[in-house]
Amino acid sequence: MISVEQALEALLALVEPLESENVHLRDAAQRVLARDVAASRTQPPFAASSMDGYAVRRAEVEPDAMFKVIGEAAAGHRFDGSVGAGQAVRIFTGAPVPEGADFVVIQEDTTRRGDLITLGHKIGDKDNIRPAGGDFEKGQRVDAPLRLRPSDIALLAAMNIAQVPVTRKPRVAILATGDELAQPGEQPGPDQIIASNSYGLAAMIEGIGAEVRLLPIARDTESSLKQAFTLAQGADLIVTIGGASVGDHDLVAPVAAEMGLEQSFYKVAMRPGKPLMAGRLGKAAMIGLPGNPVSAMVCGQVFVAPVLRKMLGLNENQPTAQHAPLACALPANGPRAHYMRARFVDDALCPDERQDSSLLTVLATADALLVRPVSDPARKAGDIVEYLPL
Ligand SMILES: Nc1nc2c(c(=O)[nH]1)N[C@H]1C(S)=C(S)[C@@H](COP(=O)(O)OP(=O)(O)OC[C@H]3O[C@@H](n4cnc5c(N)ncnc54)[C@H](O)[C@@H]3O)O[C@H]1N2
Ligand code: MOO
Repeated sequence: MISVEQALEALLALVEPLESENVHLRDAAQRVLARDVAASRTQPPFAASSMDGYAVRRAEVEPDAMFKVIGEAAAGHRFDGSVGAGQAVRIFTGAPVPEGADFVVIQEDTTRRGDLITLGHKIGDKDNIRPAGGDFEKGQRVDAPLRLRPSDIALLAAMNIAQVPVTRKPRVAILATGDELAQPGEQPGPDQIIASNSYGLAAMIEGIGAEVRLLPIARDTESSLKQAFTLAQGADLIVTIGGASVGDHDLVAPVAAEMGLEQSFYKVAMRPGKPLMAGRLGKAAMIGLPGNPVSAMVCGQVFVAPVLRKMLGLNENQPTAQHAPLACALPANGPRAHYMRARFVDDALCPDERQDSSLLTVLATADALLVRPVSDPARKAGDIVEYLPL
């Protein structure tokens, strides 16, 4: 059995970053910027007023000074003339500051009678002008790779980048296997359960930014599995669920081998998730997840997610471990890394007493996977441990 780290390395070696495509800004949220882009304009493109008021010459600003209002500048409509001595231009937020003016007195500090304004007594030093290029200059770059958040989308829009180069979404086919599985919403037979893993994994995988094709459930026969694998054609990554262990009905490995799987590894020293399998099947990478629901979801987070992040061109494709104190003592760990479902009690992590890999209620109410390395010695409350947030 190989270690989690070796498995992750072998998995990452199976895939490369995908090519890029251009999408409209409206479709770019949460996509990964594939190459650096440069602002195609300066923002603001002109010195702009940040307040509603009067544009004047700073040198003339003093208590009780009077100015003649000679025109108006509004957002989108500049004043074409120039502001001379004793003159003011009525100005609104976002309007270009007219030539000659270098100060905006806010309207609350003025009194207006006809064309004349008189300043009040307490005019501060603040000029209320946003300089041209104060936000960004033409040519300023946004560096790739970058997962585009709403604030990035706003910035790209302001830079007038309407078409955004993003990494193509990985196409992932999810293939659940087992005679015992029925789809959510169906009436399961007496010996059946609902296929939960495919739905949890699809949500996880789509959340990372891939496109998911949920294949029909393959039954525990070679022909059904082969047919399902055929339906996975065109996928960049095939994720199978179940049928990975050593039972008579665990057919994923032999059928995949028959279909040309170049196996990279089988079995990882971890709990849950031991019977993990990976390799290349034609043009696709394949990850065979164990069927137990918690095992499938934990392996999704520990292995599938980093693989997808690499395909998306992201640099930080390893899971980022965090640290917290333990809330209780733990016995020494054995020869497999243990990803324990745990909850925060105040700021300390407390693993659930029930760690069976079938318990979705425990996973769903957990805050973190507490990671116990291979042969980790016994720990006492307060010891600092590693965890992956859920
Ligand atoms: N003799 C041994 N038996 C088992 C071993 C072993 O080493 N020796 N390993 C155990 C471990 S650990 C795991 S994990 C499971 C993995 O088995 P498979 O990957 O072959 O999964 P299945 O047998 O198909 O299913 C296991 C369990 O999960 C349920 N399941 C399967 N698919 C789904 C799904 N899509 N949604 C919800 N639940 C699913 C299935 O009904 C089973 O209850 O093997 C142990 N056995
Ligand atoms: O590895 Mo199994 O995933 O322990 O239940």
